[in-house]
Amino acid sequence: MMDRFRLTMAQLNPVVGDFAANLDKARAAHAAGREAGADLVTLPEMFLTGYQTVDLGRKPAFVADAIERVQALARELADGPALGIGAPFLEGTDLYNAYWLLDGGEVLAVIKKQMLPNDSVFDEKRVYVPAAPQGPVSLRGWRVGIPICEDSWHPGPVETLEETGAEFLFVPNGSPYHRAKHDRRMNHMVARVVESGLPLAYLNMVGGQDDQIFDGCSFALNPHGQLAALFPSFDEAIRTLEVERTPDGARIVPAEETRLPDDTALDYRAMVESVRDYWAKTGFEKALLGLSGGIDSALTAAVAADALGPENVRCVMLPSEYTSPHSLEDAEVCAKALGCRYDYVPIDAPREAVTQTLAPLFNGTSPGIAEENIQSRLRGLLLMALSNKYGEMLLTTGNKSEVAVGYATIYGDMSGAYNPLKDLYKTRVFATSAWRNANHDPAWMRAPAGEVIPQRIIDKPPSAELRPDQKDEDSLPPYDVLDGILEMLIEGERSVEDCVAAGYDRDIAAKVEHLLYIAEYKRFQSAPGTRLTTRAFWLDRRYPIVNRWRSAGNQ
Ligand SMILES: Nc1ncnc2c1ncn2[C@@H]1O[C@H](COP(=O)(O)OP(=O)(O)OC[C@H]2O[C@@H]([n+]3cccc(C(=O)O)c3)[C@H](O)[C@@H]2O)[C@@H](O)[C@H]1O
Ligand SMILES: Nc1ncnc2c1ncn2[C@@H]1O[C@H](COP(=O)(O)OP(=O)(O)OP(=O)(O)O)[C@@H](O)[C@H]1O
Ligand SMILES: NC(=O)CC[C@H](N)C(=O)O
Repeated sequence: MMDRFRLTMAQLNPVVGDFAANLDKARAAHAAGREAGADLVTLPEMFLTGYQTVDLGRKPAFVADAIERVQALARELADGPALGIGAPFLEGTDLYNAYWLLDGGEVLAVIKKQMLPNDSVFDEKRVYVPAAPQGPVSLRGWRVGIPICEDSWHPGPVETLEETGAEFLFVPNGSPYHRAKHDRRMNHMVARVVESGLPLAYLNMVGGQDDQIFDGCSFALNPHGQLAALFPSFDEAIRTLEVERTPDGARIVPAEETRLPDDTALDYRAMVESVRDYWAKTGFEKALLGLSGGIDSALTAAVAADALGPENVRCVMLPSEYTSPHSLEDAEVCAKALGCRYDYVPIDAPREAVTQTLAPLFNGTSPGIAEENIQSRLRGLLLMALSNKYGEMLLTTGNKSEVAVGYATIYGDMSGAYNPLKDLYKTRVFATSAWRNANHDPAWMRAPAGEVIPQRIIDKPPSAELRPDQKDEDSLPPYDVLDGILEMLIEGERSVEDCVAAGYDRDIAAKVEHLLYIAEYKRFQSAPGTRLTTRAFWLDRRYPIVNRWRSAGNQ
């Protein structure tokens, strides 16, 4: 019996529905594992199909195609290490989220997921059937316990594996990023190794899928919770771990550890990678955005230039009569510092044409929001014309504070394909911009280092510049107050009364709650964006559009 087991873990980036490309990555990982003398090469949860497939994963032809391909892969990989790959499994009409072990030209085992996550961004109970408890798999003289992702977040499945003789645990995951997620995973996994006394290797995927971004950060733990390996965040990596038998049981030989960046750095990277993958995986190379001289569009431009390369990002200033000279200067300096193309497209003439066209209908009314929003909608129209002409996908720029209270124009500045700032509160937009000016990693940032967001943009009071001397604070509470209340209402699901108890003004908190609820229709029609928190708009927080309930009582 061998006293050493070599486990190659492939932290890779699949594409949902691209079986051929995912299989090519699986073959390359298998070859790398063979080179490293591996006994088992592992890929993440549902790697063959990509993750999450949502309702696509329920389509019979999709399931049949995936199963045929994994069976063909088993026949193809007759030599070398065993291969573990996540793919669906069908038993009669019961569909499982499964992990296939292929060895010696055959399917050695199919492990089925028991605990189906059904909260936050997950709806797995809609798609899969939960499996019964299972024991470990015998592979190359070792007893390997394989709980699939959520299975390892609960004590039961690992307890069964330990009681039925597992020597170590390998956990394949599709675990999407949110702030502080690594600590959360670590807490669950440390609990499992302490309870079971077994070492554990945790493999996550990387890459963006719509709103979700998988951050990798795979790791290994020994029984008392000592870290034995930590893979990089967000980068693909294939590394081999050694498990050895000792008088005290199996242990993972300590291997390379990568330093984990701080929250601001991880959030920024999450936004960059989700833009990069959204573009690449939908077949686009180029992007454009309206660059106003304000901080939201400046940070969005930096994210896009880092993700796609500055040569692929067009920044367009579309001034109106209310655009200040410093906005014009700041936008140009920002675009130049990022190395992006800068276009100048005044909207006065089309605005005048629209005003004249509407004059007979608007006759006798006073100018207000309708007239102001025409500027925003003309910008959307002109930016989408450029998008159609040059195949550049439009970025939209609203931060989480604005998206929460509906401080944006529907079919205007809300036009766009993807919004990297959608889950980033305005107070964090300032901090993240300052962070980007002070930090640069050429390994994944394609725009230059240095002050790419002019300090004046960070320092000045935010303004939509839709009327003379407009400031965001004319309509909204100061952003530190607004964000504090929003975090309580959204992340904390607290009431106006709770906000008052925390020191906020009752009228302001009630107004913010009202704005949050009446803006649901805008969010329903808004672009997807990078998920950074556990309460991102769309899947984490699903509210009705028509809703008259207010926590402080209905008016
Ligand atoms: N429940 C509902 N379901 C479906 N649609 C609903 C609706 N309630 C209103 N609506 C529709 O929505 C319209 C009102 O929404 P909308 O047209 O967006 O207009 P509105 O929200 O009134 O105005 C946009 C606000 O965003 C601010 N802002 C901030 C930052 C940047 C920008 C910018 O544009 O650059 C704008 C701007 O100063 C203003 O306060 C109504 O006229 C109605 O058609
Ligand atoms: N003059 C402009 N030229 C180009 N785009 C504009 C202009 N004004 C507004 N926009 C677009 O509309 C978006 C919404 O404007 P908004 O004022 O909310 O954001 P911002 O100007 O980037 O930041 P801030 O709110 O801090 O001023 C901008 O991010 C930008 O994409
Ligand atoms: N794919 C899963 O089972 C993921 C659920 C798990 N709780 C996570 O987010 O890591």
